[in-house]
Amino acid sequence: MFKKLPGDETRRLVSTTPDTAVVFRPAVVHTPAIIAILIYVCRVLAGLVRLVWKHPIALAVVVTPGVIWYLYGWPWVLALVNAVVAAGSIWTLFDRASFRRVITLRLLAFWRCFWVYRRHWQPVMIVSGLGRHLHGRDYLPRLVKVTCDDWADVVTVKMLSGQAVEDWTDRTDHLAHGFGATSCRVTVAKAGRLVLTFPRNDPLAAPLPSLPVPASAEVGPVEIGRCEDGSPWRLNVHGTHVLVAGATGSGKGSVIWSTIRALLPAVRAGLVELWALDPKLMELSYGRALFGDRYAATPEKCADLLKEAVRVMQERAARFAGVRRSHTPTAEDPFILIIVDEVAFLTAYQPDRQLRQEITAALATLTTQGRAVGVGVLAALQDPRKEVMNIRNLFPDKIALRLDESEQVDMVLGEGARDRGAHADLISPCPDLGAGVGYVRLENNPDPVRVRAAYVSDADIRDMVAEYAEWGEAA
Ligand SMILES: Nc1ncnc2c1ncn2[C@@H]1O[C@H](COP(=O)(O)OP(=O)(O)OP(=O)(O)O)[C@@H](O)[C@H]1O
Repeated sequence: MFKKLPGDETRRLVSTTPDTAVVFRPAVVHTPAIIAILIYVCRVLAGLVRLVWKHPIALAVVVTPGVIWYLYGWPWVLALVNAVVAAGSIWTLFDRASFRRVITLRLLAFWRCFWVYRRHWQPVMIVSGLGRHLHGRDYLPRLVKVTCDDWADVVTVKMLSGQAVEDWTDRTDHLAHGFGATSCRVTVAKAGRLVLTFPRNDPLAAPLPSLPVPASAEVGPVEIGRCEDGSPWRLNVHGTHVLVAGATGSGKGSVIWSTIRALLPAVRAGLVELWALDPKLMELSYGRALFGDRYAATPEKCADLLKEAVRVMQERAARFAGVRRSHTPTAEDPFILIIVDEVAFLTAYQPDRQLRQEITAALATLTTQGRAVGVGVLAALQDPRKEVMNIRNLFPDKIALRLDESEQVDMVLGEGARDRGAHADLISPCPDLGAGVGYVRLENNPDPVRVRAAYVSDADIRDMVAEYAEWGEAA
């Protein structure tokens, strides 16, 4: 009777006498050789059709020389190869970028699809738990296509039916290391399809020197560093509020100073005012001449400056009511950027309870009502816990630099940010490798973007003061 049971049925066997061994021999059905051969031939034919359908150009590149050789002899093949190389060289000479886009990156994608992804697909999927090996068959997510851009491989995947996006975001480490990349980012392309991004090289690996001060007055998004795809990192401070969180030495200063640097021409043009709150008396004091009398270091003066900002904000709100709904910086109503270094000194560590409450209330008022009337807050802090900064959710844009714990990433960037690839807790503590590196999640984009702020050195700040401060170095 046991001989007739198929594989899984053995699990249901119960032996009432434990010392009695149950001997099980699965039924073996012999497939006739002709059927096995037919199945293999069908598979090979289907594979060939798929190959022609999916890679016609690559196939043509391989097959055409063979056919020419066969029909006309090898000198013609040599002539063809020479002609192709000459055409490619001329193309590169005249338009390197389009040659790279149309030829180099496509060949690279073809090669990496074959050599990296297809070759390792089955073991990586099975070991990471994203695929299953059941009853002798592999059930794997489908590798749909691989494309390459200048810095990363972009792999489109069809998930197995019943899989959730979290199944993939939980395994980004397995995927990254399985395919020889340092990280993996998961985004949803459409229902059932994901796009995995594997960086090939890291444009943020080396520190970036300070960027040149813009030639013209800019109040819109200002360039303060570089994104991981090599494009400029533009931070918007007008019309929003920005919170920068990072452990000590993570490079918060470089975000603040790069922003100040990019706004200097607009400050000179009278379109922007920089107000600085520097309770640590360290970061901003170095360039305090840039802030004129809008600089405060003691908690009392910080509270006064914030109250003054609230007053200006309310006065503008009363004037703008019913006339305009958004702010355009002008000499009469410049954009006011309130920069707060280590905001927790004022909202949590301040022993005077009354002062602490006044400051928190002023910051909450500014962050809830300020952006429409041209008052923005750029605040930095080390510890993002709610007890330390209970108004952190009032900042629409957040930047997470190196953080001490993985839980802090979602505290700063919002639920699910770490799962989506914002590994701010894994950023190197070595300043050359990790200072100024972080992740941003902007109001209109749920996917975190890895960025690095340019480093504004003390000498740069001195130069900025000498050139842009109203009172120059004398202040
Ligand atoms: N963008 C950057 N690129 C390279 N190195 C940087 C960058 N920013 C900062 N550093 C280096 O890291 C050190 C610490 O930076 P910084 O003082 O800005 O950190 P922080 O986050 O403000 O720290 P703290 O909270 O203790 O003030 C700097 O002295 C500098 O050497």
